[in-house]
Amino acid sequence: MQKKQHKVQTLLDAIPHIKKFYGKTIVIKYGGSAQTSPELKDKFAEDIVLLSLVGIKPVIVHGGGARISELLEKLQIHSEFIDGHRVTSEETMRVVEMVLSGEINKNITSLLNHHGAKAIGISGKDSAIIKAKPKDDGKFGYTGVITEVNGSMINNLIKEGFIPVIAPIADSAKPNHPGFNINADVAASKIAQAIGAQKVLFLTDTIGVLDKEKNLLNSLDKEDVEKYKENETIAGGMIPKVDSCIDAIYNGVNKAHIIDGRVEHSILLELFTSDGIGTQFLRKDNPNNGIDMEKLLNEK
Ligand SMILES: Nc1ncnc2c1ncn2[C@@H]1O[C@H](COP(=O)(O)OP(=O)(O)O)[C@@H](O)[C@H]1O
Ligand SMILES: CC(=O)N[C@@H](CCC(=O)OP(=O)(O)O)C(=O)O
Repeated sequence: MQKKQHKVQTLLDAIPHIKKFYGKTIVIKYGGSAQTSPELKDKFAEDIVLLSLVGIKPVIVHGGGARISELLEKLQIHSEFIDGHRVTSEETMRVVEMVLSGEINKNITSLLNHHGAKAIGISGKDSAIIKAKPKDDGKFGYTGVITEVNGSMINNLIKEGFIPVIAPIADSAKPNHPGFNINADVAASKIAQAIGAQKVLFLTDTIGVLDKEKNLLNSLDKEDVEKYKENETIAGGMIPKVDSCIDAIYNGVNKAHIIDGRVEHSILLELFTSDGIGTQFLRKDNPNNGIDMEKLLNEK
């Protein structure tokens, strides 16, 4: 009986949060390191379907870096990262495309559909929704920087009731070009900006951003991120993630969050509870956020 009452209370507590996000678009970056056990994948799919059912519009942007690295190793193709971005040779690009646009995109799309969603899997090459050019004048090979995202095309899919599942591969304007490999965090942020999303959530394999003593940092803005990057508290794969969060909140997205994808129902815990989980990124100077700083920092 007590357990039932607890469940009802949980539901009642969630209602104001559900109302707040009703009709809003939320971009969810599903990182490779959060795509682990079949059970967790099922929970992820259940959460996405639930969001759709209560009138929230999810867009999935996925990664798959670990799977790419695994396959490259099997094929004995050397690959390296600079500040969390892979350097992509032509050979590597073929593997990246196969893994991201092929295996992972289709697996996530069919997983969602088997759970009752109307998901459609695409990459940035489809209808050239993501365009890019070489990063740092070609220093990273076929790794690109995004020059344009066709937000209205994605919004049209959403209007038709689809959940877009997007692989972070970009189109090049040149014919017979293999396209560009884009870090999935960067792609998620740029897509969130282009479609006018309310939020972008990054699911990963840590509880959030940690300080040197491994304590969770609850709330970060630009200056904090610069400081933690400079003293190397934030390193490796966390660099593109925090940079993408800052880019998002300074370009129209209300808030960005880094949360633990290994925790069951982490998306719901973040969206539908007052405290949330993980690290949130918000502009302390954002005029849209009102002037009650205390409320601002505690509210999602
Ligand atoms: N300050 C930090 N806090 C948390 N994780 C960090 C930090 N600095 C570096 N990392 C590393 O970043 C990793 C997450 O990035 P990454 O492996 O690229 O994940 P994803 O596949 O989800 O994009 C963590 O597992 C951790 O090893
Ligand atoms: C340029 C670049 O770094 N591209 C990434 C794309 C996949 C990705 O970002 O996957 P995760 O989110 O799982 O790390 C890569 O090749 O690994």
